[in-house]
Amino acid sequence: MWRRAASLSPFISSSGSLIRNHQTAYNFKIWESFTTEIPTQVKGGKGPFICFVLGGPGSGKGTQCAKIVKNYGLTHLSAGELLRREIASNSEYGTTILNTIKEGKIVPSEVTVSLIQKEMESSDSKKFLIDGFPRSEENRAAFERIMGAEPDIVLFFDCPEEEMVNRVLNRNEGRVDDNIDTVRKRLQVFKALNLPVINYYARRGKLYTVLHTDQCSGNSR
Ligand SMILES: Nc1ncnc2c1ncn2[C@@H]1O[C@H](COP(=O)(O)OP(=O)(O)O)[C@@H](O)[C@H]1O
Ligand SMILES: O=c1ccn([C@@H]2O[C@H](COP(=O)(O)OP(=O)(O)O)[C@@H](O)[C@H]2O)c(=O)[nH]1
Ligand SMILES: [Mg+2]
Repeated sequence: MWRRAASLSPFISSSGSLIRNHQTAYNFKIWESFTTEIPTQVKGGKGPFICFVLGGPGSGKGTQCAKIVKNYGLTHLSAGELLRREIASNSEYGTTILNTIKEGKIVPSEVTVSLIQKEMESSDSKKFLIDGFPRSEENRAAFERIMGAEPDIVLFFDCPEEEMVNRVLNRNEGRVDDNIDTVRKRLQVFKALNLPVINYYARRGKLYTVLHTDQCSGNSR
């Protein structure tokens, strides 16, 4: 369960959550960014609005992205789904991607960025939720270099490790990486390589953290 904050109801709907901007706690301006007009105003008409969605395995990225799409109409691109689609299509990178995912490691940046780029460039959308990417500083730098763009905001689903493990092991989507050995490896990779990216965006004032219920103090507002 996520802690519910009344003013955020469209986003969280059936499960509560609490958003905290790392610079200004309880600053809910983020929601304005999801409305129809703001992204183009913010960007001055140049390039699409980009929101990266980060968090450990099972933290709820995909689940919450579906709600954001429903309520705010952004286009959801899950990097993991794009990679799994690539495996299923027997592409030249399929075997490498599959082995990397089984090991809980990170697929070479050029492969992932190229899949995201293809999706963005073939879409008419002006607002993208990029879920599960960038997973490393190297991923982040490759995206900036290849796409010539940075995210406008970054959401981070901060969830206790035990909860993430339980959720992944009960996900039942038949994924090759949803087993205890790979989940442990994914958590190590998350802490070693993804947390530095999250900290980078916190320093840039772009990070909005969604806390799990048990991490919230008594006052949820
Ligand atoms: N707030 C929540 N409380 C309990 N279970 C959840 C919650 N959010 C997601 N789940 C479940 O946890 C699992 C992992 O969620 P998912 O959205 O796929 O996470 P991620 O994309 O971060 O790996 C799914 O089975 C999902 O239904
Ligand atoms: O940008 C990405 C996104 C995903 N992955 C790989 O794909 C797996 C599954 O990613 P996904 O985001 O689907 O997992 P989730 O965190 O949602 O459980 C990861 O563990 C990585 O091995 C990757 O290498 N680069
Ligand atoms: Mg996911």
